[in-house]
Amino acid sequence: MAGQTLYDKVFQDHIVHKDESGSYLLYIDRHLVHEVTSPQAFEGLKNANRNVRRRDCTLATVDHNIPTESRKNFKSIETFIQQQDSKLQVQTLAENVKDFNVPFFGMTDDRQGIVHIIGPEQGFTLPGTTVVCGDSHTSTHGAFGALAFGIGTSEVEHVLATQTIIQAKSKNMRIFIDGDLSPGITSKDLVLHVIGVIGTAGGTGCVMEFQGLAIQNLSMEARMSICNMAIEAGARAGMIRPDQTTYDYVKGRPLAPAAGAEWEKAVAYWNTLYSDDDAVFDYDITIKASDIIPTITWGTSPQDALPITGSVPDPALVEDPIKKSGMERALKYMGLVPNTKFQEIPIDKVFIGSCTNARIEDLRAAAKVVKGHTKAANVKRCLVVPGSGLVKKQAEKEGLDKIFTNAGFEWREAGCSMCLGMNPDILDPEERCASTSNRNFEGRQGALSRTHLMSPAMAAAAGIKGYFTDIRDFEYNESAESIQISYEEEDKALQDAVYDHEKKPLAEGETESELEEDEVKDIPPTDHTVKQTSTAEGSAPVSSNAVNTITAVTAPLDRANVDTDAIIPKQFLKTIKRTGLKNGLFYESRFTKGPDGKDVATDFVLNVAPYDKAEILLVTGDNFGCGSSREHAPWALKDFGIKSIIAPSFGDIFYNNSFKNFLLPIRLPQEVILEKLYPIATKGEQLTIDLPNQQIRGPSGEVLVEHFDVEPFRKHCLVNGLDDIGLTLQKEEFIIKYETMRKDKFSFIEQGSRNIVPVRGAKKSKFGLKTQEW
Ligand SMILES: CC(C)[C@H](C(=O)O)[C@@H](O)C(=O)O
Ligand code: SF4
Repeated sequence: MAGQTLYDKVFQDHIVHKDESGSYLLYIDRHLVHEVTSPQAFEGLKNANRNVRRRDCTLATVDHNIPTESRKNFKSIETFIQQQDSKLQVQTLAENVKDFNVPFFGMTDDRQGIVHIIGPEQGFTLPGTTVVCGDSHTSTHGAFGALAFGIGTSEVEHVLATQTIIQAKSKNMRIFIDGDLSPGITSKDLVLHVIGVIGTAGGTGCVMEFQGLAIQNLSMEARMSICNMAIEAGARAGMIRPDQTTYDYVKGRPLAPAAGAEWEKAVAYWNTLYSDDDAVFDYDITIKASDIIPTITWGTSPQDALPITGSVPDPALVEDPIKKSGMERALKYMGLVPNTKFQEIPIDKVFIGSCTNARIEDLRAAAKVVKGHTKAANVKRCLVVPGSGLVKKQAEKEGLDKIFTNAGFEWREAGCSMCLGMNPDILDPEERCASTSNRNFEGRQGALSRTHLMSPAMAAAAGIKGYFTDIRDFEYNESAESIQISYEEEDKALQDAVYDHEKKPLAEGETESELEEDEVKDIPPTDHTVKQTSTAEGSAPVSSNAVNTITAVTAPLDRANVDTDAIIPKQFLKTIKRTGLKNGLFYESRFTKGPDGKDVATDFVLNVAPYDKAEILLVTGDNFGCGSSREHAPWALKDFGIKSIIAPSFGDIFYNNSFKNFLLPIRLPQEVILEKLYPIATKGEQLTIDLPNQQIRGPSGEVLVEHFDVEPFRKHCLVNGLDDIGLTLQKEEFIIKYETMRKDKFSFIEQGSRNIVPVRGAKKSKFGLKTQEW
């Protein structure tokens, strides 16, 4: 038997049950929760009278919606957050964690921060664990050798209720970086380069393992930036084998295994987590480290990445018509002229932040560049947004905040901020931003905003120079004092932080292990039949949603890499319901602003008869639904009336989310789409999708597609309109069996978020902020 990959091993160790159909039930060790993708999940639990199965495996925080201005005068969410819909989402999470007693870092807790920063920071993220979150950048945690991936809201509900997830096995892909990085080249350059080479659909259907000397030599924080962006390469997850660097980072974190026997046991297990020499990878890609130089993006997809020494590409040199028109569209949007040298392009704003690059090392790298300089006159604003309250504290201890503010940069509070601008931090239309975030999609940082992705040092240099700059040519201000870097202090701060928060007192006579037992008892007893709830907002899917045969007008969409930000832009994510998203569907394409500021419909295909009544969407380009995990994308499509989407390929999370919402995604080769289906769609005629027979027929009943693939379990759920939480709870005996084994074999991860307990009554923390009030 061939050896196993790192992914195979971690996957294997989490199997609770395998169905005859080949789908797996995997145990989830760590569940991170944020305010955008959880309201409907908690509502679903409430409607179905279900509980959170493992509060100790769950950790919640607020990050996307919160303003990043100083919280010195913070009194309440009510008065602090001005945007009503943002406020509602943040308040809803605060209420839900209270109702379900879930560990939570709220706005007055100095441990609050971007969900992918706080997990590792607290030692909640551990090697060999399964980590999920209703957020695509959960891939970040794979840097620890965890199997970490983004999920949609229905799956958030599933994990909360069952602590498991239904999964098919992904393929294995290796990205081997040959050699070491040249001086001054960062992990951000590396990952942008990789995405530039393999494309945003390159990793679709795969778990991607990064290997090679360059990876081994990187710090944990740099590794996190790489795995963070594995999702931008389309991968289900990114992974790096754990090693001494990993252990050194994890050891002593508040939620890491305790020093001594448990730590030793953990390390002994973690040392087994690597790809065997004879492991078989389905795809194997080698990239020469010496080819990687400072890299930036020029277009509206992370794959539009090129060396800073280059120029804006010229569509005239591209032959493939779909690629050519995509490039023309991107350049028009970005306001760029082909062949302009990158280093001659001026910028308007700088954003240093996001779950890719807002850790302490990122801020140190940016501060090193900024030190002793002043923001260029043509640059309007430079925002520096630490990834967490603790990163902020640490940076302040090192004086980094002063370096930034002395240079005219703004020093903010922790959050996602301008990475996607769900809070007030956005670009104005047509402003150009040097950004350390991970997505440069149209409208991502504000309507008509223009985002260029790059490393923290490069973004900082652009802020100083006013133009994109090759960091290798940048003149550091050597005369300025060197930056104080104190790793020991950082570790100390992180360790102390947890003790600032009171432990929940045990009831009289209650012991820790009794608490655990209670959690098992919390599971609803035996009524595991599929709940026939109404289709009311927020309720679990019901059998009236069953999909069989769809005969309908089919709207053709000639685009590739349609990201979920384009399907449903961020302003529509602030809802706490699953319904009412119809008008947000393809909003930026379907509407433009009239002179009175009102929406005016464009000639986008779904606005034009007969396609305004289409129930099938036929996409000619690759990679539909890539990017974010927002389940709002299938919700909006369903709300519009779309029941099935046919495309050459789909983003993994979107594909999954669609099934959960009884929206049927069908993968077909591009030539079949173009030759057989497209001519019918463009005539406005009807196609018939026959799910039971897995066939597609034309208007006169002629068979156009003899067979399309759909996994048996998914088909079963669709045809019967089944709620898979109910189905999973029928397997509870297997979950309990797994948990019993886990307690023993993996005792070192049992602590979970147990040390983080809700604080009743506010108390001053040593950082001068109040801890969360309940
Ligand atoms: C809001 C959330 C669903 C989304 C994601 O999944 O990535 C966000 O974090 C993003 O970066 O677009
Ligand atoms: S990508 Fe941006 S918006 Fe998404 S979690 Fe990371 S920082 Fe937040």
